[in-house]
Amino acid sequence: MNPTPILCLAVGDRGVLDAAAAALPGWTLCRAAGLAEARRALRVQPAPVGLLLFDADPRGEEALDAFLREHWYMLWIAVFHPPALHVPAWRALVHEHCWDFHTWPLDAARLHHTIGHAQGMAALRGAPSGGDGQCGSGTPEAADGPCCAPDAALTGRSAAIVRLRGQIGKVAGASAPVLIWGESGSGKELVAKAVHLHSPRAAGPFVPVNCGAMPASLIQSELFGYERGAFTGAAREKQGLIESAAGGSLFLDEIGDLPMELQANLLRFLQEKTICRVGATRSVEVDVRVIAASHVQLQQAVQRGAFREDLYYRLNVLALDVPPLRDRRDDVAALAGHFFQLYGAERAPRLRGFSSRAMQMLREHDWPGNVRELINRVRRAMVMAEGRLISAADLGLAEPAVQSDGAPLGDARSRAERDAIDASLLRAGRNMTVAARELGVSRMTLYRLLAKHGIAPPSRASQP
Ligand SMILES: Nc1ncnc2c1ncn2[C@@H]1O[C@H](COP(=O)(O)OP(=O)(O)OP(=O)(O)O)[C@@H](O)[C@H]1O
Repeated sequence: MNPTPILCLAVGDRGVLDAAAAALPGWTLCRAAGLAEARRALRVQPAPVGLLLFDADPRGEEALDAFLREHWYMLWIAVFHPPALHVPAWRALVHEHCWDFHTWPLDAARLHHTIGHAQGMAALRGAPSGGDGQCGSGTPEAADGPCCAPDAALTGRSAAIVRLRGQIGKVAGASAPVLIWGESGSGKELVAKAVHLHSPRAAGPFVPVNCGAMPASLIQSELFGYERGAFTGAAREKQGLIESAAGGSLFLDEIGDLPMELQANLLRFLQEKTICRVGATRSVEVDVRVIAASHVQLQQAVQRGAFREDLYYRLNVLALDVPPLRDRRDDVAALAGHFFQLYGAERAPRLRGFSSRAMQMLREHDWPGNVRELINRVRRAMVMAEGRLISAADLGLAEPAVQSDGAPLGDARSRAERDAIDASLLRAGRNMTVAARELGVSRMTLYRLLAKHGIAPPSRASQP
């Protein structure tokens, strides 16, 4: 018995399932009478290859088209009654989504051969053959199959990620604060979520707070809440973010940006497990685990006097380092495949994966913007690509053409400036604050430079 399951989906009357089973002894068949059953079956047991078994009068091509778009990573073999192949809608659907087709009555030997061939192809391109919850076994040319792991699953099998997963498992069980360090876009928030989801608090809330993005004047009342009448405009009492994380975890991102006076309040909370709302006379007990993250080494901030040493030691009980992407290049192919699948709905319809050259460039790139930069490049390429495979140029990673046009130095400078701005905005996910910081200019200057080069400023929606 071949253990890799084949999904058999009856399109119309379910009687076709028995006919297929009779023709395919020796294969593990997973039967689904209709799309809802097929979706359920694939969630439990992914399959690399599927049979679309059409009855004599198939209907519902739009729903089937949507289903096949969702499950584009599978290789589909259609089995038709010949007249259906004269219906333009079905012809188009088979042409768009199917790897091969057969007609009723089944030629068992031929179908057996086709399925074997399809499974071989699926194995080559790394489509899922079982629910091990891992992504990233694909070959360079193809995208990986779907990730069946929970929300905060870290894609990757490099030694660095395997080590990190082990550390997450250990710190999750403890109750002490966690301090996560890593470059911008490397996955600190994802790691924080993973700690929460593996902890006994998983059923409680996970409340993220970006200390760097919140105006200093608001942080106190946002974190600790306030009583009615505490200040002008406080018409009603308001629970703070710490209280709203009760029973769960509070994720303090960019903790290094927390103003000094609030560092003292946070320290008190960590020591006493109580908070006092702004304007309140009594403090209340709150059961929250703090997970903090920073892209700057806090120890240096302590030495500069910008971060309280006592708070640093309180937070730095369980430390996790998220390695930059350039130090785990083995993960790049798996991550690219994962995002290709995750954002599958945005892709051009005929797109099937990455060219070998594109994969090579992905592996060689230095990733200053880390995983976030990879996501941005893959998403952009998925929209812009015109062929069946994403090219290095679609990813914005083709080698720059040698400048032999004898352009004056001023033009060359201007072109270089524009390229640097474009690249930085791309890495920063069009976040002006992050891009300006990376380029070493103020936000105002960056806006001026955008105008100078005729680059459209990012929409407000993409700003924090
Ligand atoms: N190993 C991974 N597997 C899958 N997705 C990942 C992985 N690492 C990061 N990501 C994704 O990359 C994006 C950036 O990650 P995240 O926001 O966790 O980074 P960060 O270090 O917190 O960034 P910042 O410092 O800018 O706050 C997110 O969409 C996240 O889901």
